[in-house]
Amino acid sequence: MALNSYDEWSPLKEVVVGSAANYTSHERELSFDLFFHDNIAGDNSTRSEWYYPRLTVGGADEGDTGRDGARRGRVPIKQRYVDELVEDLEGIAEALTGLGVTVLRPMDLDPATTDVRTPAWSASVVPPLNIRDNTLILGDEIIETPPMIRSRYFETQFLTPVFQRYFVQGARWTVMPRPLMTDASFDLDYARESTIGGPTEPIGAPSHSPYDVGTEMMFDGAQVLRLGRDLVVNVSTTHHALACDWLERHVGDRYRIHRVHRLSDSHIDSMVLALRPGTLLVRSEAVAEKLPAALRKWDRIVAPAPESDNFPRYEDEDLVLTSPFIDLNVLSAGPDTVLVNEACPELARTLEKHGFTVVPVRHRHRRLFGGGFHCFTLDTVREGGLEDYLG
Ligand SMILES: N[C@@H](Cc1ccc(O)cc1)C(=O)O
Ligand SMILES: NC(=[NH2+])NCCC[C@H](N)C(=O)O
Repeated sequence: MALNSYDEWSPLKEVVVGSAANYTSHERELSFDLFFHDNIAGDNSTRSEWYYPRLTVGGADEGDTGRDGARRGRVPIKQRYVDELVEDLEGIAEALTGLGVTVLRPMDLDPATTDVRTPAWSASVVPPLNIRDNTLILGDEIIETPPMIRSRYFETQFLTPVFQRYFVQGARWTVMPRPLMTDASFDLDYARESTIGGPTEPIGAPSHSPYDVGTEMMFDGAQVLRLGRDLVVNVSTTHHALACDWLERHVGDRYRIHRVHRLSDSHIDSMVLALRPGTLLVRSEAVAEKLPAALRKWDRIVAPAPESDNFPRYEDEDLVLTSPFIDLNVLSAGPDTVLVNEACPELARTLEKHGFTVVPVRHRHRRLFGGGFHCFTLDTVREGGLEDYLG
């Protein structure tokens, strides 16, 4: 089928489901620490100290601490969690197939590949799991976005067979400018403004590189909420602002872009999701204040507050990457059908009360691997078109 994905809810025909094969570790280095640093976690009702276990015990086994006292090096991930994640991903793919959706997969990470390397740096590689992040599908166009984490620099290459196929069938295929991504490329002030903690405080001191060019464009597809011809784009840093300028120049004649200022640190999809025209799923009522006026008129379903016992218990050395709100990161298979984590019966009941059919799917380690069903998928073919839902 030809690439056609303009919104988050219309009947889903084809989807890519991420791969976790050969996930072994996270590398603690400047770009990783900055990305997972949490400044904004919603309003007072959703901010909480129990988000992330404090890093009393560091998991890093190499390099240990940098000169700034920040942890450095590879934090191993237990094989059991990776195996369970691979199993859950199969379950997600099967659930989607069962709904009549064609499921595509990226290439797996080859275990012999250990690092990514550019002229300026190298970092350990991670598999193409949260594939929502590094690609933005806008209608008939694939846009590979400029990564914020070094380990993920070439992640979209695992999707090349998928993208090539859509290209042959007529899709546009664009790669946004790639950052040199030295330490000097990052806006460190953002992380130093404030923090509610997060898995990675404190942020390291930057090193000098012959490739320093100053602040660069960095941005993830997951910062965009797609509503037909309207795009809501979360902009929190100078990196995002540059990328949004690029997006406006590139697609501004086809789409209306609404910038929202610091709705979240980066990704928008654990703050607000569009479930059907006229209905949003939000983390809290306060989200509405930041939304464009036309979208504030839509109904809002506030996700029930997560309880800590929804999650597996982890050890101090297991790095927890997401907030407990990650389960509101659902995937719509259609305007009335939603994939919901089976660990969240309260969310399922809330959605059912609003007339949705809920498909419960198992996904245990979303907090360790940074994503729910929306993050792990890339919806490439849906029925909807370039429509005006806000008019
Ligand atoms: N603070 C970020 C951290 C994060 C981003 C992406 C992830 O996959 C996981 C965590 C969030 O709110 O978006
Ligand atoms: N597309 C994604 N990877 N989204 C993940 C967002 C997770 C968000 N930081 C949270 O903790 O809730």
